[in-house]
Amino acid sequence: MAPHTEQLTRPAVRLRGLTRSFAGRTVLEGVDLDLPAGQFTALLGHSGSGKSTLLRAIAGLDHGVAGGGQLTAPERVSVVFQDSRLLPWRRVLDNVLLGLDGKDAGERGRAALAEVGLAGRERAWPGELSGGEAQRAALARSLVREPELLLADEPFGALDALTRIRMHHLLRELWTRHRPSVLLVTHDVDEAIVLADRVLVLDRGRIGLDLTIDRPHPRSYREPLLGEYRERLLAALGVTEDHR
Ligand SMILES: Nc1ncnc2c1ncn2[C@@H]1O[C@H](COP(=O)(O)OP(=O)(O)OP(=O)(O)O)[C@@H](O)[C@H]1O
Repeated sequence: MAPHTEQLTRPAVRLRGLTRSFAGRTVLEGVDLDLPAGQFTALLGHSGSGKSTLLRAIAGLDHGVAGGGQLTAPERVSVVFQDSRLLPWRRVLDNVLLGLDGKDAGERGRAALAEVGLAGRERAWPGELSGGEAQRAALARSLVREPELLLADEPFGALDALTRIRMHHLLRELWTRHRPSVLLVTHDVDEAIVLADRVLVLDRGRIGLDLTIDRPHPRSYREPLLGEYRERLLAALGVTEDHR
């Protein structure tokens, strides 16, 4: 489906004044964030900067933030994590269908598995899948729920470099076809630039940089024009020549 302009201007997520502390230490300090419907956004930040905390708050998984800000988010939200979180005692298709009902659920599950390249693996056990295949299954489990918002917390962080590149293509392809709003947490600057149309940098409890990546897709890591975005993001992350 082609994106409609009005779809892009209506925020899917609206967050105001989110503050989160753990044991007296403030991790997020009054974060404001709008994610337009259908936008692919990446969230970068150093380890411990609060990326997962922010994602969990948007997902409604953090009960400790109650009263700490205002959040509007869509009804159908799917989350993918670094590990697939497949239940080992259920076959792949049964994992994808977990909690779904309706007489066409099985068919939708199979279609989602085919879409991520796992046709024929429906009856496999999670333990029989490679790391990349398990993450494909996790994406299928998210997709089948037709999320308006897909939250992904370093979904490719545990994969080898070649698998990661293939997964990048897959995620972008799925996004193009289904157009959920995406918030992708990553600490990989290149992953953020190649995949996202907007990159946020979380720094000292706030969104320190909000950068639009105005380049056509598919993007390649080798594209020289992406270098200027990389420089700006590395500078926002405080990575200087001495660190490289
Ligand atoms: N449930 C919790 N209890 C106590 N401290 C927590 C909890 N969750 C997060 N923190 C702390 O909040 C800070 C931010 O953690 P968070 O996991 O959000 O960072 P992150 O940017 O996602 O890091 P990484 O890139 O390493 O995953 C860390 O210092 C962490 O120890």
